[in-house]
Amino acid sequence: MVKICCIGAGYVGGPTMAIIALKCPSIEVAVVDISVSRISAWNSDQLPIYEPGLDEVVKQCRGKNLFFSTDVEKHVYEADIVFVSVNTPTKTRGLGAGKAADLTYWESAARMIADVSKSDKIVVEKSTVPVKTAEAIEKILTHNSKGIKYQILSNPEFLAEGTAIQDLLKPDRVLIGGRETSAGSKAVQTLKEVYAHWVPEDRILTTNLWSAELSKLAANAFLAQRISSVNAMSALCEATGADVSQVSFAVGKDSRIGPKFLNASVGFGGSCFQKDILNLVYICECNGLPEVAEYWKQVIKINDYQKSRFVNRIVSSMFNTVANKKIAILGFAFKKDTGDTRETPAIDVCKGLIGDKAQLSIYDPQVTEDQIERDLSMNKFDWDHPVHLQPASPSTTGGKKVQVVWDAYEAAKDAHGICILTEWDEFRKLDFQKIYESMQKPAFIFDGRSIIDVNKLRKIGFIVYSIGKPLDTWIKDLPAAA
Ligand SMILES: NC(=O)C1=CN([C@@H]2O[C@H](COP(=O)(O)OP(=O)(O)OC[C@H]3O[C@@H](n4cnc5c(N)ncnc54)[C@H](O)[C@@H]3O)[C@@H](O)[C@H]2O)C=CC1
Ligand SMILES: O=C(O)[C@H]1O[C@H](OP(=O)(O)OP(=O)(O)OC[C@H]2O[C@@H](n3ccc(=O)[nH]c3=O)[C@H](O)[C@@H]2O)[C@H](O)[C@@H](O)[C@@H]1O
Repeated sequence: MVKICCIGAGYVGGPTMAIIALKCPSIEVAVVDISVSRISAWNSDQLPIYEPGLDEVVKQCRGKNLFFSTDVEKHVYEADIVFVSVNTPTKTRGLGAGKAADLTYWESAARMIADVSKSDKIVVEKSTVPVKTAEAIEKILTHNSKGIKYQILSNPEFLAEGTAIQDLLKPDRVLIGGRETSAGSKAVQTLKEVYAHWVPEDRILTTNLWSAELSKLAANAFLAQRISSVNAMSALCEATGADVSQVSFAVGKDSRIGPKFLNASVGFGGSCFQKDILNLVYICECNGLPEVAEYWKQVIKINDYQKSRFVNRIVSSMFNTVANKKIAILGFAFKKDTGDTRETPAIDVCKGLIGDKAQLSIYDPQVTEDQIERDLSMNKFDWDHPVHLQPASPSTTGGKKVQVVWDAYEAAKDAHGICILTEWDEFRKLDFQKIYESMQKPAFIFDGRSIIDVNKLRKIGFIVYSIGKPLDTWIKDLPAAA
């Protein structure tokens, strides 16, 4: 029986391996992690991540050919194929701080593989890494090889959170990069056969190592660039009376552009877009390409601008101060159908409002109070962030200014304004008449996700701001602050 071990039981390692186990009953899959609490959760009824459809898949395979364990070394030792799916965050100190990928976790995984292996192995980069990482890994492994042969493959993951299971079951493509040698091609073929259990052959692309590594960074950069492009348009729409949803629809009808990923928003979040673009920027700079670096930096700058613009709209609409005003925050996760808050725009928006002394009442169906408090008190690294988006001092964050509640109506009760920061389906179905009646007047609503019916809410009596939509007369006459 072929044995696979995946180092890193996170958002990628867990779901990806669960699907391999589901689709390949003849393969034994072990997912290992240094985090005891994460592994215990994977072995319990309360999985460590919320992802629609994941529970069923894990329940079906766990204990049969899918195992979660903290015995990292044992499973690596036994495996034929070792996936490495550890985190690769942005470096916060030292050379390249604020941009370069921090490969500490990757390197320690590679050194551990070298230490414990007694048989030849295929080592697969699943984490998103800088181009040429495979070369560094190869060096670590071969310098400690004790005669063991390793083949390094790059097999980046393209799943999106919230739709991970569907993305894994029906991927647009699976990308496998390897060395262009006979041993390299053999390793590529071995991994291809794993995916071929359920992915049509024409969707399994094979390239050289560097193309696979760079394609992942490029794909995320292109996706994020679309959002920054439409968000830049949203500012112009507000200035001119155009409606950004109509503009996106019309633009997306061009088959060369396509309709997906053109929703204007308060900004993109998630653990990867910003981190991967910063990494790309750093690689460009290191390769003597400052103009290319500058081009990609703009994607992040517009994203920061969009969050900052949103905060300014709120403060300026509410008589230029939100001090001691209750503001309901609906949604804290970086997108719907996930409890993940990494780099969520909600952090920057909440910090901006707290910086202006607002009282926040936050509701998200999947994010815990602990997580929200941690996020709002953590010092995020501040790459080129506008001053007011930088972390507020610890005295202005913390418990007193923030209340976390378990109901949208409770959050909105007695509030002066509501901000919608995540597009949870349940927010579309709220009884806004009831909410309006429970709020202070004038009652404001700021929609950062374009999910509300602007005209209907204006009829109820709300003063409405929805990103990229024609402005309420109340707001139109105010100076555009951003
Ligand atoms: N989150 C996402 O949707 C996607 C993430 N990626 C990439 O996949 C990689 C992993 O991302 P996530 O799963 O979100 O990260 P994560 O933080 O959820 O999971 C990583 C796990 O690796 C474990 N780990 C770190 N060092 C270890 C070691 N030496 N031995 C054993 N376990 C170790 C950590 O304890 C953690 O549980 C990153 O490079 C990310 O850029 C790629 C596509 C999608
Ligand atoms: O490398 C990764 O981590 C992954 O990053 C993204 O996936 P993810 O971040 O999970 O979610 P997305 O659906 O891409 O959304 C990212 C952010 O962009 C925002 N977004 C998305 C689409 C859109 O039209 N407008 C918009 O503001 C979302 O609300 C969210 O905050 C990519 O879509 C995946 O292909 C990739 O594998």
